[in-house]
Amino acid sequence: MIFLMDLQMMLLDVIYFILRNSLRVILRPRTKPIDGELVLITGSGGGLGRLFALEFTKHGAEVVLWDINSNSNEQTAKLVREMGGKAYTYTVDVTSREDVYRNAELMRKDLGRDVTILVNNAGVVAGKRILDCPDELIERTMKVNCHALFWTVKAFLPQMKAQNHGHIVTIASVLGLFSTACVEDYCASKFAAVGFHESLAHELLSEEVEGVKTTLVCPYIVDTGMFEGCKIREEVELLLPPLEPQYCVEQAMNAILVNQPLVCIPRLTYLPVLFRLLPWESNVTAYRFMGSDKCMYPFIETTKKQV
Ligand SMILES: NC(=O)C1=CN([C@@H]2O[C@H](COP(=O)(O)OP(=O)(O)OC[C@H]3O[C@@H](n4cnc5c(N)ncnc54)[C@H](OP(=O)(O)O)[C@@H]3O)[C@@H](O)[C@H]2O)C=CC1
Ligand SMILES: CC1=C(/C=C/C(C)=C/C=C/C(C)=C/C=O)C(C)(C)CCC1
Repeated sequence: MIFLMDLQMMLLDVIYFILRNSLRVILRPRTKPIDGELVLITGSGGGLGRLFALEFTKHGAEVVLWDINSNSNEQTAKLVREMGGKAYTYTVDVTSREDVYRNAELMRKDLGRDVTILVNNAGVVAGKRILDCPDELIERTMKVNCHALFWTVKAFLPQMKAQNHGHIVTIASVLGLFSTACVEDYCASKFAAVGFHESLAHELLSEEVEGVKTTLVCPYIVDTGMFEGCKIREEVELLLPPLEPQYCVEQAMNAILVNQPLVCIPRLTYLPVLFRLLPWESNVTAYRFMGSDKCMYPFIETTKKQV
């Protein structure tokens, strides 16, 4: 009897959330204020990381900028300060546990407060076919895109839980939800990032840590140069052009500010996630039609030329 009542409640809840989320596309829910929050962004010297720093600053938050590249990171801090914002830079290799923990402590001592929003954004890709790819490059991708998430979350989640206040944001990729050829290192690391993030979100919910929110961001190709050359069939590209970095970050910010658990940018990329339920061969045929099977070939050629 109790089982049947639980089942009925669960089904009603499922329907309620489907309706609520569909309505949210039209009627945007109220955004949360983040002025005064301390936001840590990894990979803040890069294309999306820098724009995240500027967007958080616009909303009145202070930013802690972590990047392996001091020059580009200082450049981001300069832009934040020119806007009247507060930025604190640290040169950190997020693949090194020791570096992450040491800099987390250093930052606590310097600022006397804790990070309340963590944006795990640093990311790399080898840009080589698996058999041409040195082992070290494959390991680097796994360490930056996946292992680093464990170290940063372990460094900052305890205080968020203690305060019952915080937000963990993972910048994954649509290539963490479906795959394509010649980016084995990247897809493996981003599928792992998605798995990590979702498991963490479930853990917080099952422990009823209501105050610590999570947002998983899965963008399609963004024009930052990271995937220079990546190309699908021209006719399909008209429907699905590479994203402007600013648009991508604004969409991600909208999701973060309403505590949305997952966002695929653009929305059209939710479709291939559903298609994964179809037979593998159907997907292969659709990939061939859309030129998605070989979309990384020109990207790999571009990377070859850069070396
Ligand atoms: N661009 C795209 O098409 C898409 C990107 N994404 C994801 O978005 C995120 C940002 O990408 P994007 O801005 O385009 O990339 P960028 O290469 O422009 O920026 C990445 C930044 O991370 C830094 N970084 C690399 N390794 C480390 C490390 N070990 N420790 C600390 N920082 C490091 C880079 O430094 P350095 O320059 O010195 O290497 C760079 O400043 C990534 O996670 C990426 O996977 C998702 C979907 C699409
Ligand atoms: C595979 C595939 C597609 C192409 C996807 C591409 C080209 C994704 C590139 C993503 C990148 C570069 C992400 C970086 O993190 C389509 C056309 C959506 C159709 C469905 C299957």
